[in-house]
Amino acid sequence: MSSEQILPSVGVLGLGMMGASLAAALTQRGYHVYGYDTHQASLLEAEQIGLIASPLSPNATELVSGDVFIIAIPVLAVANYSALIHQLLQRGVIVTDICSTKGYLATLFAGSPGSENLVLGHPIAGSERSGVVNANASLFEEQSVILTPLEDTTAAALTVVRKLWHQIGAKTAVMTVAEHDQILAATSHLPHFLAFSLVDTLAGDAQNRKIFQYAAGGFRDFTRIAASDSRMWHDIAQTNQAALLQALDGAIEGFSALRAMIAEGDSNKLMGVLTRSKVARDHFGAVLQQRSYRQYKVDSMDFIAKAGGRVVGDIRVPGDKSMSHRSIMLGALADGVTHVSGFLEGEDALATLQAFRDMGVVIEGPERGEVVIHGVGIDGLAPPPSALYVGNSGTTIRLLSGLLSGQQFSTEMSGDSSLAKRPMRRVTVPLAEMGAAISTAEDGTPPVRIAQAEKGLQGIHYELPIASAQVKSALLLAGLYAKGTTTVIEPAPTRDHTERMLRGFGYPVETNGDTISLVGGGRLTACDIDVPADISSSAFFLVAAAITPGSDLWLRHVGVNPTRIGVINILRAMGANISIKNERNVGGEPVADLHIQYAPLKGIDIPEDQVPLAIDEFPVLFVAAACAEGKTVLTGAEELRVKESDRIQVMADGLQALGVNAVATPDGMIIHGGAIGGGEVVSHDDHRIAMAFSVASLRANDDIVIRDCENVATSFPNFVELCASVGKTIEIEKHG
Ligand SMILES: O=C(O)C1=C[C@@H](OP(=O)(O)O)[C@@H](O)[C@H](O)C1
Ligand SMILES: C=C(OP(=O)(O)O)C(=O)O
Repeated sequence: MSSEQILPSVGVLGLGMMGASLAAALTQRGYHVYGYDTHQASLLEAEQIGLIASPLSPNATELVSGDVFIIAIPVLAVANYSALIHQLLQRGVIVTDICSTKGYLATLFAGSPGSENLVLGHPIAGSERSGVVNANASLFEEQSVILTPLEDTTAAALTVVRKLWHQIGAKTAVMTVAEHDQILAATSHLPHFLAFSLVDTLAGDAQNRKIFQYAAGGFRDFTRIAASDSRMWHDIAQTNQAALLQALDGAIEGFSALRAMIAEGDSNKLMGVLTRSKVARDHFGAVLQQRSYRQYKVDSMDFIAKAGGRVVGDIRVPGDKSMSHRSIMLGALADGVTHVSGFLEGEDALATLQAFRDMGVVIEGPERGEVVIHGVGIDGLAPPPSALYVGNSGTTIRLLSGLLSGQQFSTEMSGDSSLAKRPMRRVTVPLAEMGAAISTAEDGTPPVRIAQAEKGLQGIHYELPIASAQVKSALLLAGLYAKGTTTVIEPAPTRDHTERMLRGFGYPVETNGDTISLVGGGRLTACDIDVPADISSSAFFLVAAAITPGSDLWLRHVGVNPTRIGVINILRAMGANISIKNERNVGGEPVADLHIQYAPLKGIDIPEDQVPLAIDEFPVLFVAAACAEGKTVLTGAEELRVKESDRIQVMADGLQALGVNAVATPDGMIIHGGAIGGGEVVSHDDHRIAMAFSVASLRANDDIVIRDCENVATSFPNFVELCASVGKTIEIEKHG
């Protein structure tokens, strides 16, 4: 390389499809590329169509220190060139490769003179096609390349190879040779050999003509890779033998188990394999496609809530989050099969669902809100293979803290950065009193670790220091496993879905004023659950209609449990025109249609007894207050400071940024209604903050940009679409 500004020259050894594609991409980016291939026609063709600048001489004398030599031939053939490669390394040429196994090359060259210039690599890209004719200059764009530097590889050499890949649009990651070979054996080598074997077996069948004639899309998809380059795959099998054998043994074990399930007609076990693998494929499919998935959060998303709009229509918001969580938990512990409809397919409820799948429960769906849970019985959960990841969901981690305290195995639960800050002692302290072996991080936050309770759990009589349905529910769920009676006394009524649903599953729960108790040791019987629309999600639309002149909206099949209707009570006290129609009882829960028409709002002092009944609705109620005439005062709501964000501070900051007179107090807020301006606010990864400011834009005089809105999917996956359907526009801006 003659000067730092000038790109290094590159020599490519092997002009098969992969080498030729790489040569083409580098040539396009301005590299001077020399090529070499024993197959003269390929070399000529590559030169003629401009994939390479010229052929590389046998001793590669064109390449000088700092230039790059890329090995792109089947891995076992590399030994034929080892003299040349040793020479290049000693000359200071940086040598890299694109072979699929790394261990073999590492043994050939590690520790030899010049090996500090060796940067082994492997692009996770390819095609079943071969040869120069199939060269594709964009093959590596957006693809990952694994680099496996050796112990003595210099940082400078690594940087040169990294840059080279980045310049042709690929992303690089670094791992050890052993790690690479192990991972690739499972994710790449095994599926290829399964495809080779399947096609070979079927082709050898006497009926092969018919079989291939009627082979459908599934066969095509599964066997596409069986047409891959034979020499290359031969070499992979020889050079990654141990890891490949391990992967094959795992697969053979899986086949044998599956064979037994089919032979025995074990429908439950079979459904377990099918549902678990579907979920895993969907999950990893999202990762593979670089889409956002909570556990592997790659995309962040901003909302641009356009100023103005209106709210007219007739809609049903997604299912109640609290009930969706509980339907999975109790369905899993029940004897028999529970059918759930109206299930919320939001990230939080899905985290609960996944946790139970991880503990061996067979769960079909969700499919358009339908879930079928094959209950394992109160004592049928199995230890999960690893720590449970519960994302953003406080309800999951707290309720499961209780439920898992009663199991005969250890578990650990952790979540995202928001959940990692939330207080857990409120559940772990009383659970420890019941005998649970439960612990948290030093500051009382997740991860929560639970070991088997040595002497089992003992019922307690516990006065809740805070009004919290999550704490109450955690204790009741632990109480199912406790000796004797577990009694919880509430300082104020909180949502009672756990009690109602337990009764629906045939488990006696006694409620006497503020005192709730149950006796451990009973069993649950499967039942059908119809989850109504979530009043907490409806709240965004109730406020939207309440603050926008001309609006007229129906919200259908909403859960109107008296412990949840604080938002209706508060809005009505502010002057909102809300009617509750068609009240009915659905599986022990009151349900109704809500009709709301615009009416001017006035500020009020929010009665403290309404706080637990509207605990999740305050972000959007603050928006209602900002649009009301006069002053609204909230007190007694310090709990808001420990939700997905500090909802008092975050809302006060956001409202102030939009020009609203909002002052945070230790336990609430004072808001003077007035004009709302446009501007930028931050959701702090809190779904309800993001949606509340989206609603505020209906009355804003300019657009509101809301940062970090990806967590809206935790409770309300189709929020933006439903807004659009009633006349409120929100644009989405994604960031990688
Ligand atoms: O039990 C439940 O399903 C919930 C209880 C409430 O939490 P707290 O118990 O912490 O008040 C609520 O904020 C949360 O969204 C759901
Ligand atoms: C507080 C909430 O949920 P969780 O505690 O389950 O995270 C909420 O949905 O507003």
